[in-house]
Amino acid sequence: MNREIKIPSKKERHQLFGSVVPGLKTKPTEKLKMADLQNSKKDFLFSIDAVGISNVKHPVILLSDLSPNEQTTIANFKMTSTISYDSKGTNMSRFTEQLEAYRQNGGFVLSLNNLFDFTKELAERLKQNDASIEVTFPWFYERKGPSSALVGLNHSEATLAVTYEEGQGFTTSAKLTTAITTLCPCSKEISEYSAHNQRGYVSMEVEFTPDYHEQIDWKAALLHAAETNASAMIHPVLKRPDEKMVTESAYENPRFVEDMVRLVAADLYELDFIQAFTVQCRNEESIHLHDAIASLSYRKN
Ligand SMILES: Nc1nc2c(ncn2[C@@H]2O[C@H](COP(=O)(O)OP(=O)(O)OP(=O)(O)O)[C@@H](O)[C@H]2O)c(=O)[nH]1
Repeated sequence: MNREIKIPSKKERHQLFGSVVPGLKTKPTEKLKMADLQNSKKDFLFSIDAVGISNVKHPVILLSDLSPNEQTTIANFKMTSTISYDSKGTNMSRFTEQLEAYRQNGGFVLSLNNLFDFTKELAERLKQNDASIEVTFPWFYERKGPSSALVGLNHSEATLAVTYEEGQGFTTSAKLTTAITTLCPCSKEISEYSAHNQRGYVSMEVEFTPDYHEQIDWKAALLHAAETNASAMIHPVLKRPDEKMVTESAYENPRFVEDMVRLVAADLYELDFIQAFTVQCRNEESIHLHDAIASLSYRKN
């Protein structure tokens, strides 16, 4: 049986747990009279390549060629700028202030043009010559069972990164990591029956050509490159006829990690809006505790 308790008032409870009466306060409470340490100017020895905030979760609006064509997703923001050797610190509050300005102006639409505007305005707000932003988010899209056509939602992890430098303009990169099935060609070759297969993760990091425009959905193009080269695609809803097709597709299209990165690279090579790319594949091996990995990078002339 529980002990009967006489709960003291909230103030008494706080005192019981260590709260004390505020002491004499002598420091200014008005912003203009407060010390502004971060804006001190002195020789602080080194310039800093990147200072700012990371792991900022924020809702964003995402447009997509695949259904749903518009979605709200939760992005993870990293925002930085350089600071010179003669500045003590950055103005941390201005990063989230800038994010809030976009939220209040109809929501943060995660387009490249919007990121360009955001990054340039961020540099201006920070009174720096440059700013960088990296946004990582799950992108959701419908996927149909190959026979039943039953629909469910899949997702891949996407990242967009933009750097603005006064006088230089913008540099951009994008990354997509998507899950696939791979079936081991060696296992298929040597075994009387079956072959081990596993969930693999294909990551594609790309640099766009200068004339890239967002009429082409880069996410959908990269997803296509990864999935159409896999042993089989991953599906949220599968009935028996679907499962039979997916299983047989994997057996008909065996892939090593090396095969995956080379085949995906060939697709990215053919995409005119991509200037350079790195492809990685990581197979979570079902017959080992370790993963099998491969990666390659290529820059087009
Ligand atoms: N530069 C810097 N600031 C930090 C850090 N950690 C916390 N902060 C705090 O971030 C707070 C807000 O920074 P600021 O944006 O410079 O605040 P402010 O000077 O009132 O804002 P402005 O009016 O925009 O100049 C400061 O009170 C800092 O103490 C840090 O590692 N570096």
